[in-house]
Amino acid sequence: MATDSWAQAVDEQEAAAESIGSLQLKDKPEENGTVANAVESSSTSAKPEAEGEAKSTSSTEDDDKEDKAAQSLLNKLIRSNLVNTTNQVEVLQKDPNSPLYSVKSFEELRLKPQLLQGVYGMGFNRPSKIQETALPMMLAEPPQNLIAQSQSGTGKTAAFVLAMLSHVDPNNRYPQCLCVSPTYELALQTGKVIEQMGKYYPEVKLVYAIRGNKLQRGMKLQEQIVIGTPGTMLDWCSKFKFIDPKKIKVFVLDEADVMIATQGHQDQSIRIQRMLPKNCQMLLFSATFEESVWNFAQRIVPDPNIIKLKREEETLDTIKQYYVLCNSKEEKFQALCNIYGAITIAQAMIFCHTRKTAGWLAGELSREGHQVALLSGEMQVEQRAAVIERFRDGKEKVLVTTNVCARGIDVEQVSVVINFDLPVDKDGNPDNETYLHRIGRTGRFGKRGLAINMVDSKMSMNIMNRIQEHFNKKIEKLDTDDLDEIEKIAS
Ligand SMILES: Nc1ncnc2c1ncn2[C@@H]1O[C@H](COP(=O)(O)OP(=O)(O)OP(=O)(O)O)[C@@H](O)[C@H]1O
Repeated sequence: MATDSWAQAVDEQEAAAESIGSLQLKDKPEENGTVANAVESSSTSAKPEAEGEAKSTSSTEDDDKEDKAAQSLLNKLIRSNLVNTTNQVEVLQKDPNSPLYSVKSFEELRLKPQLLQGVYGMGFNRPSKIQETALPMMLAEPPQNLIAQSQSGTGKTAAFVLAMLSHVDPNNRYPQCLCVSPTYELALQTGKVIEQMGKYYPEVKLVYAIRGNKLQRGMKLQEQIVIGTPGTMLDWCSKFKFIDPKKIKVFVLDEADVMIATQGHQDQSIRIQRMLPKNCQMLLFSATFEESVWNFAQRIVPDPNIIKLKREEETLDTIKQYYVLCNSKEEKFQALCNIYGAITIAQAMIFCHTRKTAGWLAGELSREGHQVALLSGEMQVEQRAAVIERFRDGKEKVLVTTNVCARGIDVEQVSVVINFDLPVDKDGNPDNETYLHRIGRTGRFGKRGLAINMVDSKMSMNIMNRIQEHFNKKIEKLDTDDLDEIEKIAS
């Protein structure tokens, strides 16, 4: 990026924060003649205030505020394929004596031919780890309830979409499956999967229960699948009666951990669930499983089967860690330049504590002639996804970022990670988990890596020492004025 355009780019990104709360229906999946999307055309220019919308404009101060819905959407937008894990699934059956089925191929599931075609059309050759067990359970007769937890990207969405499409009767022109998602954008992403997988099953129709999609009073929906956010879904079931909840066969609650982070969503979801018939299949999915999610899950899903897939552990074993002593941010920048002068760095990620520092550093690096990408929390999710994709494609060689953006993002080819500021939590204590996540690698990309920590005060030295103690892995001192010494770290 040219130096001149930097200030402009940063300004644009800051300005983007202003509009972050407003949504546009431009992302609405186009009607493709297969699975219809029944968002009214009159709503295309509307900016619905989707409940649980990802970002609040007032959060700009708190740069690193975790925003689960935005993070989850970002992950979906940038994901190019399935996350493979070597861990085994843990299964807890409602009836421990009943046989546990697991499939190694989609054929074994005896899917409708149109759906099998849809699955293969998406490029899936065989079920993912979680799908191997979850699919037979979800497709069993009589229907089984399921609570499933596995990290993002392991194939949960594809699994429940296949279950919904398998269970609907296209001859019945009324809603039979409800799927609730925490935000409008996440609902649209799931809708896209339904469209893709249902490509050869055009009789099945889909409608979005999202604010801004205003239907005529008194109308009854004819689409078999309704996907939306909890508030609108509840209104459509109770207040407006567009949906007859008694006819629902499958109820899916997606991203339960994100859902409970939003005020009101839990209650709304429970109220929807109470309107459904006893024999309705209840399915709940979550990427994480803390106590609060579990409590919620149990209220939504009676007599559940439970499937859990542990996250792949990250490790520092293959990482060489160094620290550099400096006195100011200018010195840190100089140290960085020295490192760049001494070793060839294909691609690096640099983490800063605030977006102000990130913006400043990106500008300085750019002035030095580096191709820099800047990622910071106030950017819209779509903008962030675009930046990450460009970086992944190697269009920029340095990615400067604040914490919030980098969580859950794997950029496999990055060999050097620089902590321009060490990660701390809001109380100023070392944030070990973030440190591990920034520089650690999972077994999947066991490549060797290099991590350099910039230390500029007694406090940051203390943080570094505590991180070192926590992981019980030595962080070596690096003198960045000594070119020979820097060269050695690359060997
Ligand atoms: N059996 C499969 N074979 C190959 N690719 C798959 C398979 N199942 C899913 N995928 C792909 O893997 C990616 C992740 O799948 P999916 O979105 O279903 O995961 P998820 O666990 O729901 O994650 P998230 O909650 O982040 O969406 C998607 O790109 C999807 O198309």
